[in-house]
Amino acid sequence: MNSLTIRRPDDWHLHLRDGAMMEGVIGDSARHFARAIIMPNLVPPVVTALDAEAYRNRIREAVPAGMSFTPLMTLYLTETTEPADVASAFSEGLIKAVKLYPAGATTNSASGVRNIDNAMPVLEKMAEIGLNLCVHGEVTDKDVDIFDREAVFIETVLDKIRWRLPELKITMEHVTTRDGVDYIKGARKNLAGSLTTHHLIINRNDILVGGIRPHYYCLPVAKREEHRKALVAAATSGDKRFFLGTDSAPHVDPAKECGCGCAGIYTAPNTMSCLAHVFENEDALDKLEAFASLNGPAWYGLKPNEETITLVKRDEPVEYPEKRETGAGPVTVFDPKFPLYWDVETA
Ligand SMILES: NC(=O)N[C@@H](CC(=O)O)C(=O)O
Ligand SMILES: [Zn+2]
Ligand SMILES: [Zn+2]
Repeated sequence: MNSLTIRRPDDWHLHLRDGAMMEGVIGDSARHFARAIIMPNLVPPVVTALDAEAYRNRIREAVPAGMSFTPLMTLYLTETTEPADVASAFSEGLIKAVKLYPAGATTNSASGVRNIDNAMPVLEKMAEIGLNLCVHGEVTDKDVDIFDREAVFIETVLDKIRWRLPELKITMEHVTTRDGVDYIKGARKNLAGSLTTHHLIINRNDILVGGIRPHYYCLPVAKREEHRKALVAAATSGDKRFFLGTDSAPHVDPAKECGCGCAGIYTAPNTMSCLAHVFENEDALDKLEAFASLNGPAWYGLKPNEETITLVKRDEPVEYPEKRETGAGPVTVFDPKFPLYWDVETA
């Protein structure tokens, strides 16, 4: 197969940042994706409905002329979030989800939740009104090894929340382990998982063998090869509970290439090419549309996009910029370490 037309994809986990960085990166998402769930971990975070509305307006203004792109907003859950504010933001159609960051788990998560009990009133309200909770699923205990933090979170936090609130719809974001995949598959209802582009491609060796590679460092950190394989199997299975959330997370190069580099991989420019490659390798190109364009909208109660995109397999590798130059500084684009032949055809 040398050409594949699918419904226009959406990105169910995206960091656009703000200001000059957003101006520099938003086109890379808007070029291929119709909609995206926008992560709220700005500094300061997007906590209230008012914050979300102002951020949504800034995003709309930053969309390059001639492109159409719909931001689906989220609120950053804190221990003082007001259930009523969340509920009205949802009923007005302003937000599609609330995001739980365990405090200290990842980039800009300092205002996140320390004790989940303090967030229960909000979670109860969300379960009642049918509002989705997106979860960064890692514990932060210093005693838990970083490679085990997702599995331990499932056992000690996520499973508890689900027992207490079986009606709460939860998206486990950026699943990185077989444990995560199995847990989602074993759930009878109200649980789905987003999978990133990079976790389908890299394992922990890619970060550490032959030298430390900061541009492959993200959270949750990539795991062993057996886990990557489980993620690929889930993504290419067609199972409706798994869908694309790129977690494209731009940071300027100096913030990653330093003594304490931050977490996040920038995959927006070449995600569709990478995915086509991965799905073709699994002989599963026929499942790409479900993963990138159908399962996500179904989970969020939205219609799939009417427009389509066409992926074309070129004879020569497709060129991508190594870096995206932004007003905030250069951002290195994800390097899958194999040539990409699949290209998104532009009209
Ligand atoms: N994934 C990452 O490594 N980083 C994200 C935060 C997140 O999604 O956890 C970021 O905001 O940079
Ligand atoms: Zn995260
Ligand atoms: Zn993220």
